Amino acid sequence: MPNALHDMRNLLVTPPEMQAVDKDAAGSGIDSFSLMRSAGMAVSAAALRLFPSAARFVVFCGPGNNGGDGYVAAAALTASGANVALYALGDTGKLKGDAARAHAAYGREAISIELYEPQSQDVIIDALFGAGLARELPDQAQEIVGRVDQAGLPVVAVDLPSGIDGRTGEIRGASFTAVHTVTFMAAKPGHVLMPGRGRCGTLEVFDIGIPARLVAARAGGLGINVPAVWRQCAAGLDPATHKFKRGHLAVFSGGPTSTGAARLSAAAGLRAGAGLVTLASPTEAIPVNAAHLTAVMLKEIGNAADLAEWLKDSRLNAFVLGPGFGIGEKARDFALMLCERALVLDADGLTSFKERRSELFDRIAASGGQVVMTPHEGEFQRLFPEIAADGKLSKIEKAQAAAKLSHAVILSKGPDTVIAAPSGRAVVNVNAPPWLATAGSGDVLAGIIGAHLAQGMPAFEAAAAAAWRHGEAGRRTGRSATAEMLVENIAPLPEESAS
Ligand SMILES: NC(=O)C1=CN([C@@H]2O[C@H](COP(=O)(O)OP(=O)(O)OC[C@H]3O[C@@H](n4cnc5c(N)ncnc54)[C@H](OP(=O)(O)O)[C@@H]3O)[C@@H](O)[C@H]2O)[C@@H](O)CC1
Ligand SMILES: [K+]
Repeated sequence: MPNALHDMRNLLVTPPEMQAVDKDAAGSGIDSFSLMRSAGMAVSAAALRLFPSAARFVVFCGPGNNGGDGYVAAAALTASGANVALYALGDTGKLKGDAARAHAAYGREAISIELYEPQSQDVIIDALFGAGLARELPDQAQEIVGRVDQAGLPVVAVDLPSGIDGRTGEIRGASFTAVHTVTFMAAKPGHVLMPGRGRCGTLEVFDIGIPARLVAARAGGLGINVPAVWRQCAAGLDPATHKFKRGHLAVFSGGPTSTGAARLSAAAGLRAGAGLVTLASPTEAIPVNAAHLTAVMLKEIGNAADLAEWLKDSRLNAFVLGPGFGIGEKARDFALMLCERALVLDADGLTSFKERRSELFDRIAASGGQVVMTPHEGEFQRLFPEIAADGKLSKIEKAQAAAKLSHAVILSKGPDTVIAAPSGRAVVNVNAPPWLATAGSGDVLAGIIGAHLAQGMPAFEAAAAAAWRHGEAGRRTGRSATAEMLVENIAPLPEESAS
């Protein structure tokens, strides 16, 4: 695992991993109640920072340690002079361990939660459920969520907005929508996967004092897609080097009425740093492609024999196949010929293998090339129907399963794009603005990945870096983004100092 994932800011830790970290911390002599105290104090500090003149803080406390954090926060808010009301879900007499201790230390009345009546100036501290949410939010809690939503009150969530599954980001029946979430030691998948991410508000990862090495020891290779994940691989990409050292990317065009997608990929590939980019076009589409190209070169490739001849040029080192290409045998034949180099298989290139996927997966396994597949949700369902249908798996776990099965790096698209390698390593991309979902956006992404592969980046890093640069291009372009504008706004790879 690269060092980047040892940086706590980039790690994602699942709730079961975090439970194991807790146990390890206790085993190493760290007082668990002191951790709870740090957690609760951090929540109180965040609430006061965000709402310094709140008329009333309303703390909802659940039956486990998330509730325990709530009791600590309520005590700290009270000590600061704030007006606090505390409502408990369930029988406080049944609280155990640290949560019981925090409740006792609070020492004031806990009102039964069904009695909560929203007041217009309330600020909610949600400490009902965190990492331990094991099933659907109980009805009583769902009803409170409804009341808070209807009243439009701001919510500060402890660890996770109650109702969000920390492993998957799914909503278990209902959930609060927070303006701010304070989590501890490391973010969880539920903070970055949709729909959870959309309900966390700003995310604060607070260090409650568990040694980083204990967290890193239990973390399973999941991270947030930050430049540190792939920067070492990008460092050798010197823009001043000879063109061929920056690689030669080939993008395959569809027929005369569907050439635009491949040209977008090619333009993005050039902009993203490939030394040379050639559009490989069927004979019928040569005139229309020729009329639209300047820096991108054009090569007539009508059939598999043409391609075999062209592939004798070993400097051609990366390929994009799929955007606008057409579905069918030709796509399959071409893809199977390209697996042993570096290939981005996208769009029609993926759908072409719907009924014949094992041919592709076996070839990838046997060839040892660098293959990145970039399915959106529908394409993922077509190629991996049994994985897509498994409701127990998170989007990260689905991408990991697909990568393992296909032997390729999977870039599973969406507002929470996941990049997973066959080894199980995975990152979630978090910098994409919503307007990035514009027509042709995926073609641009495929071209950027192709450029990275052409420059010699390994498939995982090539895909992760591309998702990040694509997100940045979206941010730079702004809300009116079109695919052409995205290409123009692909920025150079970040310098060493960026995090
Ligand atoms: N190192 C750290 O990160 C630290 C973490 N800390 C904090 O601990 C929190 C995790 O605590 P936790 O494990 O006690 O889980 P939590 O979310 O309170 O829920 C468990 C309780 O809820 C119950 N229950 C579950 N689902 C239910 C449902 N649908 N409906 C009804 N009941 C349900 C479950 O009962 P059971 O399933 O056993 O029947 C159990 O009683 C974490 O989020 C963070 O805030 C800090 O204190 C300091 C260190
Ligand atoms: K919570």
